[in-house]
Amino acid sequence: MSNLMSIDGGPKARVTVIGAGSWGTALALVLADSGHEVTLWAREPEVAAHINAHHSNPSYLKGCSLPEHIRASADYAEALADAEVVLFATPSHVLRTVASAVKPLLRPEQLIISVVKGIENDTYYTMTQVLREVLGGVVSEDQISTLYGPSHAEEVAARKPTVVVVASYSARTAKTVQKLFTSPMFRVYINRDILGVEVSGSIKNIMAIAAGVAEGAGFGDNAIAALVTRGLQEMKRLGMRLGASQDTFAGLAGVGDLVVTCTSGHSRNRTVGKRIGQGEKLEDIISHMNMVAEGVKTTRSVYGWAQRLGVEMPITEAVHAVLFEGLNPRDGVYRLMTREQKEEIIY
Ligand SMILES: NC(=O)c1ccc[n+]([C@@H]2O[C@H](COP(=O)([O-])OP(=O)(O)OC[C@H]3O[C@@H](n4cnc5c(N)ncnc54)[C@H](O)[C@@H]3O)[C@@H](O)[C@H]2O)c1
Ligand SMILES: O=P(O)(O)OC[C@H](O)CO
Repeated sequence: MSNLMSIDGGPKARVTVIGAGSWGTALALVLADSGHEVTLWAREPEVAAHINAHHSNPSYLKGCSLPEHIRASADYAEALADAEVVLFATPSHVLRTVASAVKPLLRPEQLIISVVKGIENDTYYTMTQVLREVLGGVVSEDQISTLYGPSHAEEVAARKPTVVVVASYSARTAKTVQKLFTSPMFRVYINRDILGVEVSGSIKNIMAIAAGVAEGAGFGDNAIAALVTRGLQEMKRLGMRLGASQDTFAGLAGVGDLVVTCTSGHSRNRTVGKRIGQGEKLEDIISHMNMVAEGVKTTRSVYGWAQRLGVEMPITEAVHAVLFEGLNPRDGVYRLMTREQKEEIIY
């Protein structure tokens, strides 16, 4: 277990954020505002150089000034040299590769935090499960936690009130991470159900694509409300089949993140869906985006996972058909509307 005296006994910790995208940068700002020493690892050397010279990251977080004591580096060894806490903020499909690359530089006493939302293709692992597997032998699972919830980077960076959850394999680690992040504009609850937090906070991106498609296709608020509500049932059905707690789906990583992602203009997943609903092709949208819309890859994972487990996930199936099987978005909605008649709650 960590002996993070700088967190437990004093105001400052040394945190390295791996990934200087919009979320990694916004969280670096939250931590730096609280006086922690933050180093941002950026994949692109020019992004690191810009952060050091201009204290901003316009490639990923436009219009935001960063505290001057945030340092950036494109070199893993330099970025991780003194870290007590290592926070992964990469896209989900590269987390395994990035974690493998930094593993030789990690130490057993470091705390590891994932803020990555997604389910790995083929393994159907959550992101802390990926970290547990890759970092095993160096870092114990008790050192690993995840921070999820309704939290668009743009609002966090503007220091607008945001409330999230931390979940960990260890109650003590969760408490330490809660303390690390808590500030007047960033409130952190603890949730003991790490699987439920990661499953719900990842599947909501599929529902956000669906909500975007509905909007882009010209449907109204009734359709969005229906997708949010039935999407929540779907998230719950898969999550509870896997052993997650029902209450988690009513919490911040569940309905909280589902609502914000399905309705916010900041959401990349909703935006991808909206453009598809307006007739654009997925490949054209993705090839011109420098930011990640996790729901696209997570749709593949969750579709396969649900099939394997025999869990009914009609919205996920419809999104999969629209994204990858060439189904017209309007036909996708028609398919959902004309399913066999059902009871709302299956007991
Ligand atoms: N942006 C948000 O508001 C937000 C909020 C909560 C959670 N998240 C989650 O955080 C994670 C990161 O999202 P983001 O918004 O910061 O992404 P982003 O699209 O803004 O940035 C992606 C980052 O990953 C890096 N990257 C891309 N390919 C890489 C590779 N092969 N190896 C290493 N790094 C690579 C990019 O250089 C960039 O720094 C995602 O899982 C996302 O769902 C994002
Ligand atoms: O912009 P999105 O769609 O990736 O959503 C970002 C966050 O997950 C919202 O909580």
